[in-house]
Amino acid sequence: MQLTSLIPPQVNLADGCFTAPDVQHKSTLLGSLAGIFADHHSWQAMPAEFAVYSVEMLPFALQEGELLVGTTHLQPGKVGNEFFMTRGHFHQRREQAEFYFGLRGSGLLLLQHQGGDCTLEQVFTGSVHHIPPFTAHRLINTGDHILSALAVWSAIAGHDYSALQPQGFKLRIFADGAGWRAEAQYE
Ligand SMILES: O=P(O)(O)OC[C@H]1O[C@H](O)[C@H](O)[C@@H](O)[C@@H]1O
Repeated sequence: MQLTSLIPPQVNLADGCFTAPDVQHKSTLLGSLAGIFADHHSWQAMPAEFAVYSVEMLPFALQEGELLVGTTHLQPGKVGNEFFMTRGHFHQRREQAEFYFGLRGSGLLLLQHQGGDCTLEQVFTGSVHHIPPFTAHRLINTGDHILSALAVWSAIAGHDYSALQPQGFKLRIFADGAGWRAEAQYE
């Protein structure tokens, strides 16, 4: 019997870019993030077509037991004084956890637990983040360079963007000198 070996998909751990036949790409444009940033006027004055972040992922079936892997690339920048961030979400299947791995850039992972408690974790090259069950999550780029984080999550997790509406996440992250400060929006 002749044994052969396959070349698997590859991910460049320096930037999170995948090399594989059917990598899926999705960009999120500034114009689609209505109501996400605090400063509505600044948001409106910015180019709606600007891609704030993009996600690339390997194509796996959305079935029970399967895992997904992908990278989020979040641009540096601000709307008013508030750093660029992902929309953020709970999983539709709340009990499903997720892992993030910081690859490049620097930022924060905002975790908001179902009871309302919030945690901020620093994201940097090599950081490992466990997103527990029942926890909404959002990436925030507080640096000057692109922030890329690899994620591994359950294919059946799904996204629930509406659960935090109309209030949104409790914490907002604003520029403060050369750093950042968190502001609570509600109790
Ligand atoms: O879905 P968003 O909140 O816009 O975040 C963008 C992406 O972030 C991570 O990579 C998640 O694993 C993806 O499932 C998610 O789509």
